[in-house]
Amino acid sequence: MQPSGTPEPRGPVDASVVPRFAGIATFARLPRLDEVEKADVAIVGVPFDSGVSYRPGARFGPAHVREASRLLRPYNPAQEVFPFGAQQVADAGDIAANPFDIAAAVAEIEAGARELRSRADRLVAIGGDHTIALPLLREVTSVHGPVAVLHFDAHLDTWDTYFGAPTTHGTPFRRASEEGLIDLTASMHVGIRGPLYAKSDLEDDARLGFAIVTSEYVEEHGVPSAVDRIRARVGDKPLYISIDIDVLDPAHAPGTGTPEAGGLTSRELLRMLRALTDLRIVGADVVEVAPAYDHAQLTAVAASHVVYELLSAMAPR
Ligand SMILES: N=C(N)NCCCC(=O)O
Ligand SMILES: [Zn+2]
Ligand SMILES: [Zn+2]
Repeated sequence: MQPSGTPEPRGPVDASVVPRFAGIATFARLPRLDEVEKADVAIVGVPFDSGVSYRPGARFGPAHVREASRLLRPYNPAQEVFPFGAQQVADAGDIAANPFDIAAAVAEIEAGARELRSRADRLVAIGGDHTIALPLLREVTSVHGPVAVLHFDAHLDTWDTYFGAPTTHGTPFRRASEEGLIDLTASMHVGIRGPLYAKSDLEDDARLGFAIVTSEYVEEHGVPSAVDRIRARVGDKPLYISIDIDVLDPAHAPGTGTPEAGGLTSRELLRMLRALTDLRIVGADVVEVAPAYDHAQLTAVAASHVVYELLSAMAPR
């Protein structure tokens, strides 16, 4: 229910009036942020990929996910909610981040997020490579203090440096932990798998504050058990959700820069997100969609549904 006097949220363009393939793509054909007075949630693109260690191209992720999001519909039966009706969601466009200077880009992303948050209570960012989680966490923790980080990924992303560089897509959560941005008792990776550099990577990771639900655990014990572990770990802490699309198996999400075999299905990931409805989500990102390696919008469709489930979980009821 909207408080009296508050206008009804402005929703997506009606696909029964204007065909969904017509018009310029905002996420889910939602209004732009400058078309609404204030938003409960703003979707923002962060087209930055200068932090990648392997295949580049996630800078084109935001536009690709928006394009694939045209088919989303207003009612989400899985969460029994109208994600664009229960709250005002708007598309804030993209943050301009310097592609030649990672430190400058990270500062621009944090400043951009801060400026947007004066017009929107919460942000859902579409990357971009995983580097962008660091400035987004800096911004969100400047308001909420240390947050529980629920991180869906094939990779730990708590490594130290690459070629001497401290700020890359493989290191955001080590930097965040060192800076005191994450709640060390409530943070968790989900979907981890594949080769590491050393056994000590896991010891470092635990020391930096993360528990782990591996991809194999999900297969062995099922989604409900994984969800129980997530909910027990996160509790009622302010929660930041960071979703690297490579948490999905390459069969479900080929369009990404560092694919690893043996991942989650999109069905498993969506089911997990649907179980997070009543948690205190303060912000989120969906990163690492790289369209050059995508086929038939597989990865972008998956990412658009992931964003849709996040928005549904954030909707008041
Ligand atoms: N954040 C992502 N997607 N990947 C990190 C991979 C780091 C590495 O090259 O070992
Ligand atoms: Zn990853
Ligand atoms: Zn990652």
